[in-house]
Formats: sequence, structure tokens, C-alpha cells
Amino acid sequence: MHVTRLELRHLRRFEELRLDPTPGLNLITGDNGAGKTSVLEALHLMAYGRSFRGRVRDGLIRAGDPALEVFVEWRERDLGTRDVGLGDGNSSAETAGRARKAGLRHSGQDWTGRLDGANVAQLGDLCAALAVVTFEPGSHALITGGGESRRRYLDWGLFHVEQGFLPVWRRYARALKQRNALLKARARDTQLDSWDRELADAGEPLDRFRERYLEDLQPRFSALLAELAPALGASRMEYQPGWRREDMPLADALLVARERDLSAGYTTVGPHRADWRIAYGNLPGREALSRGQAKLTALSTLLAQAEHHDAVHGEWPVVALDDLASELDRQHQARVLGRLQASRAQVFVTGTDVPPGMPSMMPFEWFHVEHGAISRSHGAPVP
Ligand SMILES: Nc1ncnc2c1ncn2[C@@H]1O[C@H](COP(=O)(O)OP(=O)(O)OP(=O)(O)O)[C@@H](O)[C@H]1O
Repeated sequence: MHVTRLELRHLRRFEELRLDPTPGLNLITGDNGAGKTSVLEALHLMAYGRSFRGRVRDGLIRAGDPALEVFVEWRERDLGTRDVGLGDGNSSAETAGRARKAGLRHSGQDWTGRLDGANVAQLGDLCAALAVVTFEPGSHALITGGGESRRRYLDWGLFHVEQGFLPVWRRYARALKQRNALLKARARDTQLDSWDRELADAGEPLDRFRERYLEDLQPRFSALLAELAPALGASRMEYQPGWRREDMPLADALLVARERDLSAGYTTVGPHRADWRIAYGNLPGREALSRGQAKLTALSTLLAQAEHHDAVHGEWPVVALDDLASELDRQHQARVLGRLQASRAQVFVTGTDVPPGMPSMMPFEWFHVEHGAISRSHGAPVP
């Protein structure tokens, strides 16, 4: 899939901005604070309902404005349409496939969204339409940070590749909210029984979806990390369900935990506590990773997710790489960009300049951000 138009209004420093990217590599340069990252944030917002730098209300709306707006038009593979040679990033793929569009207005509290000309009822419906994978300076937290971002990683991938996942996820989230409210109110056992049942009925399939998805990612992830960071040794993604699944089904675990949950006022076991970790052949654990190794591991998990999306849908998600040159050394920049070029993914890269690791003769479209505006200059191949 590739974005053909991105428009944003009242986002960070921008009054208004429009970008018409190429289906291949798009380089966005500018000085510090010019607004390069903000462009990727707009794209990420449409795909995730939030920025990778926080929620909309955490400073994404331009100071003094009541709300921001983002519009995206993109093309995605249509099973009835044959995709024609994309290798040079300038092919007829610009006109092939199915055209889609989405719009989002967000005030930080309220939002309205439209997808292909119709209103959307849930933000998740909008986010499940456009697939964007973002690697940015905070991405190492996917490996070294708390479990929430790792659960979000699994769920986001599943929203895009498993049709049945969203209803199960919503059912589980609703049951969890109800059970937690009852626990806080110290409800009677009979009331809790029915929500335990509901939670277990949604939680068991949710757990199976996640475990299977991680298994599907596993071979891609291991191959990617072996290429990007061979010194780490053979690696494995290990799934942790969020309760002692080897000992009992979720329904029993909820019952066993009930007294503890009543005193805590929330549900302490279940898929909302699930996690995954990486086991490395040559390291005791993530605590021993350098910052750069954590970044390469995170990048491998993100690219594995993108490759899997391609295996399911026959096309890559859009790939956004924020500040690539300060995240990876030259050699890794070259490897990653070369791999992405071969994948025919649409890629957005930001930086203060052309990344020094950009492979020579790689074609790209060059955008420059300055004084709150973006201008286009055709990138010459790097000598
Ligand atoms: N809510 C806001 N209202 C107005 N301006 C904002 C708001 N939030 C951020 N800004 C400004 O918008 C710009 C955001 O820049 P952004 O982080 O996208 O820049 P960048 O080009 O990626 O910079 P760097 O190279 O320093 O990472 C900064 O100049 C910042 O001060």
C-alpha cells in the first residue's frame, strides 16, 4: 500500500501542509525543529489513533487551535488489479490498485473520522484501514520498556491480518472494564461469576490469536535479527499469556485470583497482562543489551511484522523511519534501506540531511521542511 496524498492542519507547528509522496522512498529533510517528525506523526496518527510521541492531547494540536485534522489518500492492492513493476518507485503502481481515503479531526477529547466517504463509529475502524509501521527514536522501548507497548504491537498486527480479532478484542476489553468496576464496588460473587465467564470466553481466543501470531512472526524476526545483529546469536520470541496457563484455564485462574482482585480493586490475571520477550543465544537477557542492540531488535520486530503483513495481504505496509541517520550507523542504514527497496515498500525517512548510509544510485523523492512549509526537490542519486 502506498500513500498518494497526506494533508494535515493545526498539527504541532503547522497551520497546513500537503505532501504528495512517491510510492518508493521519500526523504524529508529540515533543520532541528522544522517539523519533519510531525509529518510522520500525522501518518502514524491515522494508523494508530495516537502519535508515537504520545496521545493527541499531549501537545499534538497546534498551540491556540481547538483541533487538528489529518487527511490521507492511499492505494492498496486490489485482488482484481495486477500490480505492475514498482522497482524504480516511479511505475504505474501509482495508478494501480484500489484508491482509499480517510480523514480524522481530533480535539484531544473528541474526534470524528471518515473512511472512504462514510463516518466511522470507532477509531479502531479507521486505524485498521491504513497500515503504517514506524521506527523512531523511542522504538527501543518496545524491547526494554513495559509490557503495554508489546501488547499493542501484537494487537495492532492482529487487527490487520486477522478479521476475527477485533470483535474478540472488543469483547474482552468490555468484560474487563465491567469486572474491574464490580471489583472496585466489591460486588457479590454471583455478579462476578457472569463477568468471569465472559472474560474467560473472550480471553481464551484472544490468547490463541496472539500466541499464533507471535509464532508466525518468529522465523521472520530471527532471520532479520541474525542479519542486522549477528553477534546477539540465535534469537527467539517467547510468549507469556498473562496467567499460569500451563496449570489452569483462564476461568479457573480468575476464580483463584478473586480474593486478591477484590482487595486490589482490579483484575490481576488474564490476557491484559500478557507479554512477550526475546531470548538471545549470546546474551542473558534484555538487561544486557546496548541501546543500539535494543534498537536493532526493535527494528527487526517491526520489519518482521511488515513482512508478515505482506505475506498475508500481498503488499507491505507503509514504513516510516524517523531520524534514521541518528538511530543506525551507516552500515545498518544501507542494509535496511536496501532491504526496503527490494521489498517495494513505500518508505518515509526523515533527517537533517541525506542519510550517509543511503546506498548509491538509490532513487528517492526529496522533500524539505522549512518555515512551516514543505517543498519538493527531485533527489539526485547519491554519488
Ligand atoms: N503544540 C504545538 N504547537 C505549536 N508548535 C509546536 C507544538 N508542538 C511542537 N511544536 C513545534 O513544532 C516543531 C515540531 O518539530 P518536529 O519535532 O516535528 O521537528 P523535527 O524537524 O523532527 O526536529 P528534530 O530534527 O529536532 O527532531 C518544533 O519546532 C516544536 O517546537
